[in-house]
Amino acid sequence: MKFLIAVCTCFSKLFVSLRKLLFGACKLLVMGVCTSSLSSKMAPESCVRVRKSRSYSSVSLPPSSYSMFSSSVAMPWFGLDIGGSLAKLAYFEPTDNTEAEEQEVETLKNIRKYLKNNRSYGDTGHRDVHLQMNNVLIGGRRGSLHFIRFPTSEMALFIELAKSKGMATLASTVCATGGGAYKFERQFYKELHMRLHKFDELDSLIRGIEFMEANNQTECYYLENPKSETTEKKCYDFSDPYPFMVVNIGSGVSILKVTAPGQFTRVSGTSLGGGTFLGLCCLLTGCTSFEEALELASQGDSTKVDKLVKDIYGGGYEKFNLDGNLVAASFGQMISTDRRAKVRREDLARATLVTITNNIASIARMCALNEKISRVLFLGNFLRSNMISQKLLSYGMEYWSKGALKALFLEHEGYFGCVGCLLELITQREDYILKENLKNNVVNGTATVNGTTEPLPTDVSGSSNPPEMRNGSS
Ligand SMILES: Nc1ncnc2c1ncn2[C@@H]1O[C@H](COP(=O)(O)OP(=O)(O)OP(=O)(O)O)[C@@H](O)[C@H]1O
Ligand SMILES: CC(C)(CO)[C@@H](O)C(=O)NCCC(=O)O
Repeated sequence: MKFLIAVCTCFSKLFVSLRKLLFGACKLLVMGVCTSSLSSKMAPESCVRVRKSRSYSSVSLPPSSYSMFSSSVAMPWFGLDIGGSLAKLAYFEPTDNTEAEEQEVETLKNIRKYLKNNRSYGDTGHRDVHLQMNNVLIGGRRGSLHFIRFPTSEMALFIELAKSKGMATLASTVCATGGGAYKFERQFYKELHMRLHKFDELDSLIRGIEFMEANNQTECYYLENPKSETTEKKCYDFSDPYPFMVVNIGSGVSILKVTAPGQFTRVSGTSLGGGTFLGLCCLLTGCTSFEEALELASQGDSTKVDKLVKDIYGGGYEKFNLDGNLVAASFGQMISTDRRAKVRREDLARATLVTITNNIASIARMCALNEKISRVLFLGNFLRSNMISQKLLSYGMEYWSKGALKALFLEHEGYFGCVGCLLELITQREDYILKENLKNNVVNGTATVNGTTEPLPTDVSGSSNPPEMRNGSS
C-alpha cells in the first residue's frame, strides 16, 4: 500500500512539474512573439539587415495557444507616459477581432474610430502617423500601434476630451508611467473613474526600447559623416546590444547603464535637458513652441554668441590639441554690449541648442568611459525632428573619444516609455493567469488553461496586482 501511495505521489509530482514546464515555455513564447512592420518614411532598402536571433523575437505560435493568456485583457490597450513636458500615448488597435469583439460596445467603437481617423486631437494633441507600426503581435493579438502626444500642461483638456468620448462610462484601469502618473492620479479617478496602474518610468523605458528594437528592423541608426552637409542615416544592427548606455533627453536627462534584458542602473543625470533648451529659448527669443525654437536655431549662427578657442588664442591651442573652432565659453561673446546689440534671435536659439547638446554629450561621454561602455543610445523628445543635436552628439562622441564611442539613435524617439507601459499591462495580466493556473494545479492537480480567473483585486498602487479586467468588450 505504502509503495502504491509513493508511486502515485511520484506521478502526481511529475505531472505538476511537466505542467509548470509547459506553462513556462508557453509564457516565454507568448511574451516573445512579436513581429511588425513600420509604416515609416525611413526604410531605405540599404537599411534592411539580417538580424541575429534573440530569445524573445521571431518565434511563432498557433493563435489558439496565446488566446488563453491575453484574450482576457479587454480592449482598449493603452500605455500612457505622462512626462514633465509631454504626455505620450501608445494605443494598440487589434486587426484580428473575433466576431464577438466586432459586437463591442458602442463607446469602444467610437473611441477606436476617433483615435484612428484623426491626426490631431483638440488643439494640441498629435498622432505621429509616420511612426505607426502595423502588423505587430502583442500578447497574442495582431494589430497596429499608434503614437499620440500632447503637452502635459494640457492634461485637464485631455481628460475633458476623454470624458466627452465616453471614457468615464467604461470602468477601467489604464497603465501609466512618468511623474504625471502620480501627479494626475486623483484627477483621472475623479473625472474619468479611471484607475492608473502605475509603472516605473525607467523600467518602462527599457522595456519599450527592447521591444521596439526587436520588432522594427530599422529602429536603430547612426549618422555617417555627422559634420558634413551630406550626413546620412545608416541602420545599426543592435541585435546583440549589451551592455549599452541610454541617455534619455526629456525635460531633464537620465543616464542609464543596461547590462541585460530588463537590467539597468541609473548612473547619472542632469537637469540641463530639453526643458532647459525650450525654457531658455522662450526667454531669450520670445518663441512659444519647440518647433519654433528649432526653426529659429536652424537659421542661426552660434559663433555670434559663443566665445571660441580662436577668439581667445587667435587659432588653436595646439599643445592640448584644442581646435580653434571649438567653443571655449558658451555665450561668452554676450558680455560685450556691441555684440549683444547685434545678435539675432536665431543666433541665440542656435547657441542655446548647441550649449545644451554639447553639455549632454560631455556628460554622456564621461559616464560611458567610466562604465566602460562603447555604445550610447540617445533618445527622448528633445531629439524629435532635431538633426542639429543628433549631428552634434554624433560628432562630439566620436571626436572626443577618438572613435571609441558610438552615438546611436532610435526612430521612435520619445515613445518607449508608453510602449513599455502598455506591455506591462499585457504581461502582468499573463503572469497573473499563469500564477493562478499553477496554484490550481498544485491544489487540485488539474490544469485550467482557459485563462479564467477569480475576480481580480483592484489596486491603484501599481504593485503586484494585475490590471483590472475591463468590462467593455469582453
Ligand atoms: N511639441 C513639443 N512640445 C514641447 N516640448 C517638445 C515638443 N517636441 C519636442 N519637445 C522637446 O522634448 C522635451 C520633452 O521630451 P520627453 O517627452 O521625452 O520628456 P518628458 O517625459 O516630458 O520629460 P521627463 O522625462 O523629464 O519627465 C521637451 O523638453 C522639449 O525639449
Ligand atoms: C526627474 C526625471 C527622472 C523625470 O523624468 C528626469 O527629468 C531627470 O532625470 N532629470 C534630471 C535629474 C538629475 O539627475 O539631475
